[in-house]
Amino acid sequence: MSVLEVENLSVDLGGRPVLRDIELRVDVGEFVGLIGPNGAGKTTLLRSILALIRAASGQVLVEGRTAKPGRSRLGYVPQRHEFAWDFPISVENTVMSGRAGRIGLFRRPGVADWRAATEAMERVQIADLRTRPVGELSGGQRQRVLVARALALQPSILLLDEPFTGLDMPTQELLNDLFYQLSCEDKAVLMTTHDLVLALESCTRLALLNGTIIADASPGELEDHDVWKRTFGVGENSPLMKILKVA
Ligand SMILES: Nc1ncnc2c1ncn2[C@@H]1O[C@H](COP(=O)(O)OP(=O)(O)OP(=O)(O)O)[C@@H](O)[C@H]1O
Repeated sequence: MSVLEVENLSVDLGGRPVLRDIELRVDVGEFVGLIGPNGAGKTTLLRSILALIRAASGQVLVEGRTAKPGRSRLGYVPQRHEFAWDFPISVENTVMSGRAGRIGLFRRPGVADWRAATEAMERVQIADLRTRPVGELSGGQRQRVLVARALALQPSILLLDEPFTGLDMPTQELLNDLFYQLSCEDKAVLMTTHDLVLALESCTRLALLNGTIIADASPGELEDHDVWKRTFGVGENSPLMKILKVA
């Protein structure tokens, strides 16, 4: 079943076309890597899926319905620098804020909300940090908080924007294993990353993006170097091609 359907989506920003005719479906059980160079439109696509950006044309369906900010079961992990870390709030309340759309305005979290938040913190191994102010955390701990905040919503699909940037190897492995496991648990994962080695190894499917989707297939099926060259605008001698030959 498709959790996410992006149909014929085009987006303009600042009067310029950024995305054109995007067609992308993500099914339950898939771990999809969204790959492309800087400025390709990866974040714009995630924000369009979240309905935070208005499309010029096309539509986004989540579980068969038009995506609505805060309403759809979309767990979003933004790039770490986009979050207001100096806001005086504890880890557990930050994680709980991921459920705000479900809890509703002016309501206090109930037992089920605290259970979901606690499970989310346990999955990324930050339960011991729950009372700490988020501003005191390291970069890797902050990344885990953002993942727990997205998981607290109990999403059907997780949207991850560069989740591995600046992380040490053990934290990368922990999160990468978790994302893979989530895709095996009736969820779907869509992740942007510049880590091609990791994406080639871990993702079940890769969508190559540069303004539009240039190729969309399993890593094993993306043997045609031309699609990679077109996506990244590089030649045969690029280090990127060496990674592909080894992989
Ligand atoms: N608010 C905005 N107004 C105008 N143009 C924008 C805006 N936000 C992004 N853009 C432009 O849209 C294009 C796509 O940006 P986006 O951040 O989606 O790329 P990206 O693939 O996520 O890049 P990176 O890998 O560097 O994070 C870029 O050319 C960027 O300058």
